[in-house]
Amino acid sequence: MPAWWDKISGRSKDSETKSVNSASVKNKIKRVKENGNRKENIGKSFDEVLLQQQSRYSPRNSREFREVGGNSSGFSGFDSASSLDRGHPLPRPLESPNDQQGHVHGVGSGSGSGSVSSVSSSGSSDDHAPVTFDHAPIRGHGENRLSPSLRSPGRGSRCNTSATSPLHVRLGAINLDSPTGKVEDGKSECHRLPLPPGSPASPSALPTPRSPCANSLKWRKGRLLGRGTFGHVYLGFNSENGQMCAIKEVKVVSDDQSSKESLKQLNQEINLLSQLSHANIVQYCGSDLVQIASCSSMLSFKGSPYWMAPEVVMNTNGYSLPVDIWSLGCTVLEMATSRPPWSQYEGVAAIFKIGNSKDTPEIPDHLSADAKSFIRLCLQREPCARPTASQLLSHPFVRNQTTLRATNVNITREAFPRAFDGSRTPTALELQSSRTNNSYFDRDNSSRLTAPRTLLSPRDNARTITSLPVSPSSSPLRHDGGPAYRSCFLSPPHPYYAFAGQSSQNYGEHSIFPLRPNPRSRIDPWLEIPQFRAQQPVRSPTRTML
Ligand SMILES: Nc1ncnc2c1ncn2[C@@H]1O[C@H](COP(=O)(O)OP(=O)(O)OP(=O)(O)O)[C@@H](O)[C@H]1O
Repeated sequence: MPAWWDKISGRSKDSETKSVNSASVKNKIKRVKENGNRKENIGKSFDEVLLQQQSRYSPRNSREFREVGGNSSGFSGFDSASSLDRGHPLPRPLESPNDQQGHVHGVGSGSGSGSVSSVSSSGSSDDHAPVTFDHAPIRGHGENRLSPSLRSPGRGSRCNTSATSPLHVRLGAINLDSPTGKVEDGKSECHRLPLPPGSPASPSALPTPRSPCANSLKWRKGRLLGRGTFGHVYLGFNSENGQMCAIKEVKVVSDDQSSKESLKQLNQEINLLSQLSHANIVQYCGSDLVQIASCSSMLSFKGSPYWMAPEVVMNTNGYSLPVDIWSLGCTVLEMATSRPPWSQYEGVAAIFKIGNSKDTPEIPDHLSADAKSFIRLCLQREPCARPTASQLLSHPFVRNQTTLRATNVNITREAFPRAFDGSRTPTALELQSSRTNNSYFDRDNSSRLTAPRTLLSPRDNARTITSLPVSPSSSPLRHDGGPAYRSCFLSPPHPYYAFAGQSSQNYGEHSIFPLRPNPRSRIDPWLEIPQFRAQQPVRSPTRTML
């Protein structure tokens, strides 16, 4: 059975009665009553509604409802035929980088029941990411079939599909005697499900992206019903009308090959299901794709204070990827100064400063114009003003690093003179090994300083070496000569020492400040003016998760 295929297919006697007597007064009265019940549900919690429904309906219906969790039955206690919304086929994953972490939700509904299966796709690892659902109208079933001539203008572009798509009912029973297909109150309408994406008859294969917020407010994800190959199926609850459904959520990443394959198969199944209408087949309602990287906002207040973006602290409208750009700016600044921004403030004071002031972190003058520009771009209070990661990759501060790699090899040779055999640079493994043996810093045991003679290609060397300057713990201000300095896992020394012609033997001595400028330091992208000022060692702020 395909993954998109819903499991609920049973109909209660009530639903069968409605199908046979769709135009009867009795049926209309029942629908009005059930709609009234849904209104009662509005504003109630999910569990409250479940309890209410289970106690209200007959023992048979209550049992059937509970069996939904047992993967075998339908939502007989709920009349899906009065579903208010409509669905649409699963859209294609968007290609923009911002869409790489989106959710795709497909929603289906069981005929004669409140079952909805949904598909979602996402690159997010967060199973509780905001979920949006586009709930399709429930298709008429049994004798209550629609005339092909019945149409409604629909709501929005996705609804404007050709006449070849299946027809569905909105708001209650269809009056088959009416040429318009509308019920007497004039509020109900029928419309067609949109065609699958890519269909030649569909004028708009890709639906207009929508804000997930409205839908996610309407649809609430309930407990997990089961897991399939492609995704998880949850109980769904429409907080506006009280309707229950089954929602399948599938996560995909747009640039992931297996996700693309999953999405392709899901679209095929959606295509098939959207054309099926049978009393024993759970009805597909629709699907939705949800934009996580670009649209969703996180609301949790988590982070390490000094690196937290203002919007995380303020946390009014949520936040998204730009918070990482802010943190990157903080980290780069920390690499240059050995301290993150606002480190002069204690935790809560720093958070207050970040969130409530209009200040931006101070950027030292001695940094190069490129470095200053890079940091300034990252540390803009307005999230939208910050560049994306890919834009930053084109920044001269990053681009110029590439040309410096070869030079860095030489710099590192000077920084690690005792670990070199004269012809090559040490590997990361060698460096760690020598540190693990505590021999690299052991001035009294020079016989243990010889590194293994495993040769690396120049490219490997460059990759290894260029990673060295980024370690914050290699900062001169962090080497206090104490026991921690001699621990096994310290980062390699900062190349600034090499600029000043210092050897590793001097690392533990603060007397090396101020460092003597070295002409070679001009090539460093960090520094505009190769001047070093003596600084007092400071205690580095601790990164604490709130
Ligand atoms: N409409 C539904 N009502 C109640 N439970 C459902 C419904 N649809 C699916 N489930 C539950 O969710 C589970 C997963 O369903 P899904 O359709 O994703 O996968 P599957 O068809 O069981 O397996 P596969 O994806 O490998 O074909 C089912 O086994 C079932 O337990």
